This record gives sequence, C-alpha cells and structure tokens, in this order.
Amino acid sequence: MRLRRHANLLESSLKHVSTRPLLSSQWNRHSFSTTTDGAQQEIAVLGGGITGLASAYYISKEFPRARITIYEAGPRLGGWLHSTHVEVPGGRVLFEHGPRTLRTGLSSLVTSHLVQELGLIGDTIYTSKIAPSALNRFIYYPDHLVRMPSPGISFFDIAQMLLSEPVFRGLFTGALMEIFRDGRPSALSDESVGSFFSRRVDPRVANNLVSALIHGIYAGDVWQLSVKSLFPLPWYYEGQEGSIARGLYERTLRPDGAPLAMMPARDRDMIMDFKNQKLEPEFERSLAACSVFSFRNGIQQLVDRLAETLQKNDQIAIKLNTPVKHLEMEDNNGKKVKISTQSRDSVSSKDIIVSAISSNALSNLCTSDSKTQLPALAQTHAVTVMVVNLFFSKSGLLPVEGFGYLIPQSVPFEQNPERALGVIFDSDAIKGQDTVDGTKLTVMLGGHWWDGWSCYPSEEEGINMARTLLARHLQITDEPTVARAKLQKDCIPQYTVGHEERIQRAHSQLRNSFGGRLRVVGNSYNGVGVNDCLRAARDIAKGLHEGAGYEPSRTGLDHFLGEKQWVAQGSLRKGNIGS
Ligand SMILES: C=Cc1c2[nH]c(c1C)Cc1[nH]c(c(CCC(=O)O)c1C)Cc1[nH]c(c(C)c1CCC(=O)O)Cc1[nH]c(c(C)c1C=C)C2
Repeated sequence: MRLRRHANLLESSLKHVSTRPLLSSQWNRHSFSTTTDGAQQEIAVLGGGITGLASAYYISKEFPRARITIYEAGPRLGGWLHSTHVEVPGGRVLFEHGPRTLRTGLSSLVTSHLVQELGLIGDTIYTSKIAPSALNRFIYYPDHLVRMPSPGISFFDIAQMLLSEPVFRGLFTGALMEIFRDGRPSALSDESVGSFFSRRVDPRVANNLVSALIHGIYAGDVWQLSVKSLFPLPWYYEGQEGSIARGLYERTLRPDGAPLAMMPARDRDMIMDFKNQKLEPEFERSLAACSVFSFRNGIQQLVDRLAETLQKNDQIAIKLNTPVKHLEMEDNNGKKVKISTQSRDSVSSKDIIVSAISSNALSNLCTSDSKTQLPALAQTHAVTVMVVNLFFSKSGLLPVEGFGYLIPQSVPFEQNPERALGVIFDSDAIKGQDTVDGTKLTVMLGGHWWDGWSCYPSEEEGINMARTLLARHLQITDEPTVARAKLQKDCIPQYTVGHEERIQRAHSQLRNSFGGRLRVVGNSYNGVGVNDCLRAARDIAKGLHEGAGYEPSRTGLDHFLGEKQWVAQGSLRKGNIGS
C-alpha cells in the first residue's frame, strides 16, 4: 500500500517536470556535429584524467561526427587514478596510489553502465555488504580503535559502546535534543560542517565523529568545509522544518507517510534517463549485494579500458605531454576558441573546449593582460595527500578485521604527530587483486594539516612516518616487504563555506568571457568522487546538445543557478537504479 502511494507520488512529481530537458534519445543527435558552413565541429578536452577521458567518450557517442582532441599535460592518462603492480617474493601485489574502490547505489548509476559498455564486467571484483570490511569500520580516538555501530552489532553492544566510548560523547543527548534547538538564523546562507553539527547536535560530535568522516572523503578541515555543499539534505531539512529530525520525520517516518524522503531533482532526472537502459541481470545482482567494487587490475583498469576504446575511435586524438598554455576567444566573430599549447606558436581553433582540469589550473589559462578572466575559479584550493602503501609478507598482522580506521581532528597531537588522516586495511577491504597472501595497508598523511606548506615530507620520510604510526596505533613493528609513497599534490578540491555562491560567480564569468564555448567538468565543482566525475562527464556531453552545443548561457555549472530543487524520492524500481 505504502509502496503504491510512493509510486503514485513519484509519478505525479514527474508530471510536473515537463519543462526539464528532453531525454537524450529525443535530441537531434547530429545538430552539433557540423558547423553552419558544414565543417566538422572541433572539440578540445583539457585533461587526460578519468573525467577528461569519460567526457571524450560520452561526447563521441553523442556527436559521432565531431573531432575530439584530448590534451594531457603529463606522460600518462588517468590522473589521480593510478594502480601499480609490485613484485614481491612468491607473486605480486597491487598498490593503489589514489582512489581504490567505487561505491554502489544511485551514485554509481553512470559508472555501472559505463563498466558494462566497456566490457569490464568480467574483471569487476566486489566486496560483499556482509563482509567484515563492509561492516567493521573504526575511528581511532583518543588512543585506541573504536568500532562504529553497524547492522551486525547487537542493540545491547551499541548501547554499551555509546555510553562507554569517549568518541560518542554528546551524540546521544545531542541527537535527542536536536529537534528542540532553534532553527537556522535567517541571515545564515552557509556555514562550516563543524559549526552546523555543533549548533544542531554537539561540538564534540563535530570534532570527533564528523571530522573523521570528512578526513576519509575530503582529507579536509571540518571547520572550513561547507555544510550546504557537503550535507545538502540535513541543511535543507533544517531550512524547511527548523530541525533535521523533524525534516526526517515529516518526510520519511510520519505514520501517514504522506511526504516522502527527498532527493535532488537532478538525481531523479538521471534515474529517469536510464529507465530504458538495463544492466545485465547478473551484474546488477552482484552490485546490489556489494558495498564497493573495483577491478582485478585495480581502479586504473577503468582508465586503461576507456583509453583503449578512445584510441580505437578515429574521431579522437589523444595528445600526451601537451600542456595547454592559454585559451582565448578568437576575435573575428566570437565563434571559436583559440587554444595554445607548449609554445605560443602551436595554436589551433576549436568550436568547444571542455575543461576537465582543476578550476585553478583553468583560471590560470584564461588570462588577458596577465589577469585571469575567471577569478572565481581560482578560489577553490585543494589539499595534498601523501599515500603510503605497505605490504608485509606476514598475514594476520592486524589486530582487527575491517575496512580500516579514520583519525579525527580532535585526536591529541601525541597520538598523531605524523598528521595521518586514516589507514586502510587493503588486504581486508578488497580481495582478488594480489597473487600472494600477506597484510596490505595504506596510510594517508597530510590533507588539510599541510595547508600552506611549501614543501612536504620526502617519500622516504612518508614511509617512516607511516611505520611509526602503525607501530604506535596497531603495534605493527615488522619491516614491510615493500613500501611506496606518493605525494598527490593538490588532489582533493575543498568545497569551503560559500562554495555554491563562488561557483555561481564562476558560471557568470565563464558565460561572459566565453559565451558557452568553454564548459567545465571535474572534481572542482560538484563532487570529488570517481562516481561524481563520471556522472559529470556524461552530463557535460548531454548538455552540449542543447542550443546546438554553443548555447551562450551554458557552462557546465548551470545547475548551480537558483535554489537546489528537491523532489519526493518514491519507490523507484530497483531495475532503474542499477543496484
Ligand atoms: C587520495 C585520497 C582520497 C581521500 N578521499 C578520496 C580520495 C581519492 C575521495 C573519496 N573517498 C571516499 C569518498 C566517498 C564516496 C565515494 O565516491 O566513494 C570519496 C569521494 C570514501 C573512501 N575513503 C577511503 C576509501 C578507501 C574510500 C572509498 C573510495 C576510495 O577508494 O577512495 C579512505 C580514505 N580516503 C582518504 C583518506 C584520508 C582516507 C583514510 C583512510 C582521502
């Protein structure tokens, strides 16, 4: 009964969106492949990371006659996605130097379809939702590992944990009191995640629990990042109902069930866009049963397969070691963008530029009289993380089985002088990538703790810091069989307070300077995860359809304009969302 009511509500909410963009199948596929004089459209994609490659892939599907050139500054493709095999006695192990797994559910809708299209299903490996690594997640506070509540733990144990472990202080009473707290001051248009959870729940919760979560995703400072951008739903509930708990109750739990849990209207549109595209049933079942997935040869297999697919396509050229130096509109009729690479003498003209590089890097390319034309894009800074991979030939070195642990900002300095953010138990977290047994770990160092630093620890120092940390936290004093460290400079953009408003300004500056011919995509704008980037890449290709590709008001940031729209979630059929 309730399900049917949800379905009806979803249907009625869809009837009210007839003004939304047409679905891809309804668009005129070739409207943008040729210019008005019949020449082939020339498109440049800046950046050969996962977003750039995926953007080129989706653009080539939408516009089979356009010519696409990918410009990558460095010698390899993949950007932050980087997996390497390392020989060890008896076999080899896989090290991930950046992201390593992909989440399932709605956030991976585009990714899972891409994996299927690229023929990668056979190489996909899954971590079951009931595997210890999916259930056991830890926070280190103040000087020991604390297991986080999960479905496998009894009510009694959870209650005991909440009462006895200092990391949970303030959670129980803070959550109970949340509904009685004052609503948001009317002048407040955004605030830090830390300030929001302090105001609504308890400052200890912000410092201990929320800051750990923020470390694990953004490697960022809970007191700087924007709640509006990172936790839009609690922010929305507070705005609508004066409290997160009341918002939840009104929209999800109320016995009459009238209003429903909310989702961004953009997500609903995306789900509807995939309505007629089915995943292979076995793949769909595997995704539904897993918490995260990756590939036998690591996450880079996705990059490699994408690159192979692009290389076979005559429409696409990939230029490695070709940094773009400057972008400007051609002054004759404002219909082309001049792109200069390496030296200023290597100049070409493009109809559209899709930038998949960081917003900062892009703002540096778009200068006039040595001043950027896109100052708002220069305002998103990114943090640097050192990723230290260690493999010990001895199995069973870990005191517990699980995904790993995060270290909150509030841990005393003596417990974390290395400024580590967390440790991943790779040998538990994802299985099936190594040919030998052992204990494999990743220690993440730095992030916001290193903001403003002009030089960083060397790779050798990073390995030593990781080993000291492991000895102190996990009593692992063995010599690693192999250890590698990689400094990922400026790898995670920080959506600090005011992010949304800055992006709106960036949209205006892009529109005014490039009239729709420069579109932006990537982790600087709307989500830092691989799933987010793939979705954004697909969106940018779809967006080129409208207005024959050069609709002057479009920039890739269009959806940041106006208030975010929320719709009732309803009972979307499982088949629609891929997992
Ligand atoms: C280089 C370090 C990264 C840290 N966070 C990210 C990267 C690339 C990005 C990220 N990590 C997670 C998410 C959440 C949602 C998602 O799309 O998966 C995002 C956007 C969750 C996550 N955190 C860690 C892991 C292994 C995962 C799963 C996804 C992945 O493989 O990245 C652990 C972890 N990540 C970071 C730290 C400091 C850390 C600590 C244990 C920073």
